[in-house]
Amino acid sequence: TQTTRPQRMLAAVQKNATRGDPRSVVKAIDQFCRQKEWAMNVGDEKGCILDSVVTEVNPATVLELGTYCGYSTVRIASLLPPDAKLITLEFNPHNAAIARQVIAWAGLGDKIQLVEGASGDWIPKMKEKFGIETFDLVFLDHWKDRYLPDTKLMEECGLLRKGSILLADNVISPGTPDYLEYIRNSPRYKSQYFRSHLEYTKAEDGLEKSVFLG
Ligand SMILES: O=C(NCCc1nnc(-c2ccc3[nH]cnc3c2)[nH]1)c1cc(-c2ccc(F)cc2)cc(O)c1O
Ligand SMILES: [Mg+2]
Repeated sequence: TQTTRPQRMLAAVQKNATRGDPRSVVKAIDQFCRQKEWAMNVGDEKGCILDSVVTEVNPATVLELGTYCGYSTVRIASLLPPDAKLITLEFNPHNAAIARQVIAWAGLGDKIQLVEGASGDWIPKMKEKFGIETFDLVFLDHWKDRYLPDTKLMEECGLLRKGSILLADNVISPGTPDYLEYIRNSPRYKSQYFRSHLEYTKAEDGLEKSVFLG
């Protein structure tokens, strides 16, 4: 029976990456996507911008919306301080199953909580289910039409504090126009655009970094 692209990506990780070495997992996925099959990971170019934001924020609590196969999950978690917590939300059970194995291969299982389900259902439960007060960093990389409603939901649920950082992928390609319009015009955020390219291509894309002002 035919394998799926996430299954082929996992096979590439298990073949080419060293167990317990997150950077080799990231490298194996980037190689697979450049040489074999494109896939919607944040990728190596935008990944470097992600790395610099994570290092600068040095977050104790991180929420990632949109795990996919766990590429950015591993990339972020490999840079976190010892007791930091990363919660990542994936909607598609098959992708979640692959991501769990990628995360395990990287040896980062104890830093990462992968939750399966819809952001709209889980965001209101973050405090009670995971003992989270507020998130220091949120990486938005899920369905592009969910960025705005979920940002408003995080505000309403008191999950953002003065200084919380939102980092949004794909604000140009595929694009999140309603989110950009809101976040760039809201007096409650200070935003900055990091111009880059759609993963593994020459098309324009970028990351929007926004600080919640409270
Ligand atoms: O759709 C994307 N990413 C979303 C995956 C996801 N993984 N999990 C979710 C989730 C998680 C909880 C949710 N709760 C409610 N919806 C949810 C959706 N969404 C995506 C697409 C592209 C892309 C660009 C150009 C093209 F020609 C085709 C594709 C590039 C990217 O970098 C992406 O991130
Ligand atoms: Mg993305």
